[in-house]
Amino acid sequence: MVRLRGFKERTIVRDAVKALEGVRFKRVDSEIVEITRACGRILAEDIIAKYNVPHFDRSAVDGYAVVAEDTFGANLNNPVMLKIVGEVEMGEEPIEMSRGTAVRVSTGSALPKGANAVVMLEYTKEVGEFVEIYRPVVPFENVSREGEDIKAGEVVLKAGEILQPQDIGVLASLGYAKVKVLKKPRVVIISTGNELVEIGEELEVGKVVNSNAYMLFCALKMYNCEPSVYGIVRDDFDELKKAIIQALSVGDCVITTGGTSVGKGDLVPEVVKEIGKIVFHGISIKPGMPTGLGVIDGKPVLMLSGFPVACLIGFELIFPHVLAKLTGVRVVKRRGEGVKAKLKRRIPSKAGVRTFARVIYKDGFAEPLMTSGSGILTSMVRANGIVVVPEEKEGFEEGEEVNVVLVRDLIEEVT
Ligand SMILES: Nc1nc2c(c(=O)[nH]1)N[C@H]1C(S)=C(S)[C@@H](COP(=O)(O)OP(=O)(O)OC[C@H]3O[C@@H](n4cnc5c(N)ncnc54)[C@H](O)[C@@H]3O)O[C@H]1N2
Ligand code: MOO
Repeated sequence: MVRLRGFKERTIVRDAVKALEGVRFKRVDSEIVEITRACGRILAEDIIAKYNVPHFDRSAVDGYAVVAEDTFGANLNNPVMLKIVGEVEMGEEPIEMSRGTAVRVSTGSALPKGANAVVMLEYTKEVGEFVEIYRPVVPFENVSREGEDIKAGEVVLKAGEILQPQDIGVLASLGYAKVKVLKKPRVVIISTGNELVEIGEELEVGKVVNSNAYMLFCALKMYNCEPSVYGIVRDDFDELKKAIIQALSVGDCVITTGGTSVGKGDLVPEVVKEIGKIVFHGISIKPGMPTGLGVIDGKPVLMLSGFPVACLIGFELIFPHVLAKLTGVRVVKRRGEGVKAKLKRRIPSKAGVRTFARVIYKDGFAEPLMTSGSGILTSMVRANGIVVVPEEKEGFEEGEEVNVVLVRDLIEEVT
């Protein structure tokens, strides 16, 4: 069959993406927002710790603050007796103590001046004004030391990171109420077609409800964009041109649906060609063949098919690349996804306890972080994944293949 009209050439996906990557788009600006609005947003500044976290030595357990040297040699038969000289309540300033004494402390309370370790409650017994210690501790055992989590001056988060809940926690603990992030890309959705009606309007034969706009609105929200619905535009060259120009004046990107094929009403690519440049139009995919991309004044215009399935498939295929160019950040893998990795070191764990080991995943390898306390939030910022050791296993060996669940999006810088 001779093909007289229509798509002469269709670009294969790889070439379409390559063509897209060769185009320069205007990047979105940054803005300062409250940290409660920053989750999932792209950080636009390096975050430097203004002070140590914790900013004082504190007890990591409930028990008795002691001078570690006093407890040496203590055991069940030969407990060490220490005089209780007071208590540090949570949030209180620490008291002072000397050798031969002990002070009651809780998890998180400040370590008394003069103490250098804490004995867990389980290894002690109060006898009148004294406490019997049944187990020795080494200096700084059960103590979270000042600056153990974050040291003043340290770069804790780098510009370009996609902010995760743990990052927001770290920002708060460092005293940041606001943070500089990239603006959400504003994307204007234009629905084209003489047959379209809005939700609630009368559905005569031949008419179709404009469902694409609402579908794309939802999809754009999921990509952390700021979508807006322009509305329905008739298949008229001048009206389409006016709509696209107006949408571009408020948006960082425009998405059109319908009118991308070769029929007489399919005018969208013609309009884009007149006021800008076509990057590609017609991809070797099914559904979604008539998907196209144009650029007008440095802003992308994504042309999607009117058929809802073709529309969504074209969107999911091309929009992430457009977004990466608009923000300078490409998401390679999303938080919550699993990746296979070889362990760089063994992960120890206790049988019967499901253990969540924090790891740094890179290029097929997972490096477990050497960290103890569940109070060390930066361990969830330095790590990008978690390896779950099930109850029935006692750790994983070095070199073993494990599943890493990502706790942050894996990203790549885009030029
Ligand atoms: N002769 C040819 N005809 C067609 C070709 C071709 O190569 N040669 N390609 C076909 C393919 S593949 C597709 S996909 C469609 C693409 O059509 P358009 O993108 O031009 O879309 P429309 O014709 O405007 O609409 C198609 C269909 O979708 C409905 N629609 C449109 N907008 C919406 C909306 N906002 N919400 C819900 N539904 C919508 C519209 O009513 C039509 O039924 O072309 C083939 N034809
Ligand atoms: O290929 Mo169309 O792209 O049939 O939906």
